[in-house]
Amino acid sequence: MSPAGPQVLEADGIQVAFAGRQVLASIYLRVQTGQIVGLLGRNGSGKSVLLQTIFGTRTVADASVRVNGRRVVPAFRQPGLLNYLPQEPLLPPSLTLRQAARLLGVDLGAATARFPELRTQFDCRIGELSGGSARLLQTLLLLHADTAFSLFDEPFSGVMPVHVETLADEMQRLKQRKGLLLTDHRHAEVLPLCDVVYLLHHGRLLKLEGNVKEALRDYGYLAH
Ligand SMILES: Nc1ncnc2c1ncn2[C@@H]1O[C@H](COP(=O)(O)OP(=O)(O)OP(=O)(O)O)[C@@H](O)[C@H]1O
Repeated sequence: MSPAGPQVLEADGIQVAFAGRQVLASIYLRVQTGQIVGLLGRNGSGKSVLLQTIFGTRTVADASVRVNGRRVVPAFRQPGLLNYLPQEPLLPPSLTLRQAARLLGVDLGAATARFPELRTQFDCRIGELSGGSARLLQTLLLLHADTAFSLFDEPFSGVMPVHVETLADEMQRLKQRKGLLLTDHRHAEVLPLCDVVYLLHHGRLLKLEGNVKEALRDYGYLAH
C-alpha cells in the first residue's frame, strides 16, 4: 500500500441498458486498498458488465470511475492502477507460464509458493493447462502483479476445493498491498473473505450490512 495512505477506487453514475432493458441503473461502489470487496448477484444481474465498465474496456456514457477523487476513465490506461481477470481466459494460450509471468512483471516462484505442484507446469503453454489450473494460475499472476487494485470475475471457477482455500488465504494475505474486487458464486468461500459485500439487484447496487446471509436470502440470491 502507498506510504501516503490507502487508495480509494470509486465508481458511480453507471447506467447500462441493452435493447431498452436497464441492467445497471443506480450504482455507487467503493473499494480501497487493504480491502476485499465482494460483488454478488443472480445470473445476468450485471456483475461482469459492471467490472468491465470499471476497468474501462466497456465504454459507458457519463460513467465516473475515480481514484482518490480523480477521474480515471478508462482506468486500465493508468499505469499500475488495476488489472482484471474476465470470466473468459485472459492470457494467450500459446504463452508459457514463465513468459506470461515475465510479461506481467511477476515472480512466478513467489506467486505459486503455496502451490508446489504447479511448479512442474512453469514451461507449459497456458492452452495446455487444465481449465481449473489455468484459472488458478491466471488469478495468482494478477494477484501478485504490482497494481493497486485487482478485479476478479469468478476467480474460483473450476478450481478444486483444496486450492480454493489456499487461494482465498493468498487473497487475504495480499490485500495488505492492494484492494480486491471480486465476484464469484462460491458464496461459502467469498463471504468470509470480504470486508464489504455488495449485491446487484434489479440494476441497483446494495451495500449489505448486518446479517449478510439473511439479506442474501431475502433478495433471492441464497436459498437457505
Ligand atoms: N453485449 C451485450 N448485448 C446485449 N446484452 C448483453 C450484452 N452483454 C451483457 N448483456 C446482458 O446483460 C445482462 C448482464 O450480464 P452479465 O454478464 O453482466 O451478468 P452477470 O451478473 O455477470 O451474470 P453471471 O452470474 O451469469 O455471470 C445479461 O442479461 C446479459 O445477457
